[in-house]
Amino acid sequence: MEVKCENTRQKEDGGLGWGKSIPVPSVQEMVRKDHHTVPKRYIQEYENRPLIDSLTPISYEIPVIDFSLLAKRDKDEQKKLDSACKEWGFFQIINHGVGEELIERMKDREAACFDLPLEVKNKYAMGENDLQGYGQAFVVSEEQKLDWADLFFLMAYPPQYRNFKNWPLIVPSFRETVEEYSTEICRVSKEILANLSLLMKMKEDSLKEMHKVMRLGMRMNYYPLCSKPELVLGIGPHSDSSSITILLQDDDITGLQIHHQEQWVPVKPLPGAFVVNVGDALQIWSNGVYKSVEHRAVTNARKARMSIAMFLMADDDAEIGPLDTMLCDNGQALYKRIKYIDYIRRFMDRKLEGKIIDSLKLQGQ
Ligand SMILES: O=C(O)CCC(=O)C(=O)O
Ligand SMILES: [Fe+2]
Repeated sequence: MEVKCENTRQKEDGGLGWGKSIPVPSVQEMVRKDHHTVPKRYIQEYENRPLIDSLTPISYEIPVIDFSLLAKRDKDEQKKLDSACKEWGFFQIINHGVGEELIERMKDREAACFDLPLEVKNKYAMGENDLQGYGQAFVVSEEQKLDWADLFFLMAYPPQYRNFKNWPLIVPSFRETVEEYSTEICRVSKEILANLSLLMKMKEDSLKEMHKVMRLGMRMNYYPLCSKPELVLGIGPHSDSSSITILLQDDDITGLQIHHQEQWVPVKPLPGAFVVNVGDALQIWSNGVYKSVEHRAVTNARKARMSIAMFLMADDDAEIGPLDTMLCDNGQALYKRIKYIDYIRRFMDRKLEGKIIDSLKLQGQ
């Protein structure tokens, strides 16, 4: 049975100019009406299906970093950060100072956004040529496989970048909560950038210089339960186009998996912690030393899962290219240089799949 639940689009946009995505049905609505059927467009090709029941060795756990020690520039903790970015591209941070109450409030407001009736959510749908608002991203053809998820993408920081036209302001205190939350994520991000700059043998504020406005794109993900989780993906394998991403996930459901040593390793939530990952821009600046690792999200048959990804993005005109301090011993750069805005456009205008960063590798690498 085909259930029709199209996201209607707003006509005017005044958008980011990053690209667009073909409108698709709301999965949440589809599942609300019929939670047994998994339409063909969502069924992954055999080789991409998640093997839900195949156990990955439990010994694989991503590193945990104590943020309060990084804030004191603790050398041992910096070393842990360095190897986490080299070997995993992912780590969790604890003692980050973001209040538990604020985190719970943010999760609760996210849930309230997705709880709105479809016709209300559609008032905030992505514009025809824009990626801000309610809908789905990276859908470029009617044939491609779709993610088992709905999302809101909003520019959350700095304040002048907020385009309230696409914000579900009907949700009480949503705006205030995002304002508070994004200010905190900005603080945490600055501290991580400072530590990374030192590790990359630069001045503490060197990476910050590429982020004059500390732009944060916020993607709220909603993965409805799925009666056949072994056939679908909540979000397909991809790396992030950000400098770093700070992810908040549900405490009680494992969904995120990262590609590590040829396996998909689940990231077990650590209550109160954030998952941080290296994005493509940092991989390029570090000349490939820090890894922007592919990750994906799987679904389950019991419960919907939510997450909030905050993407720290370089300034549009920032140069993304290997930094002088990170060149190979023979002075070699492994990637071409590109302006960040050109990278983002290249990234957004395609199916989210694998690592677009590879297209910037210099010949012979
Ligand atoms: O929901 C997750 O765990 C992953 C989300 C993600 O990778 C993204 O939004 O880029
Ligand atoms: Fe991601």
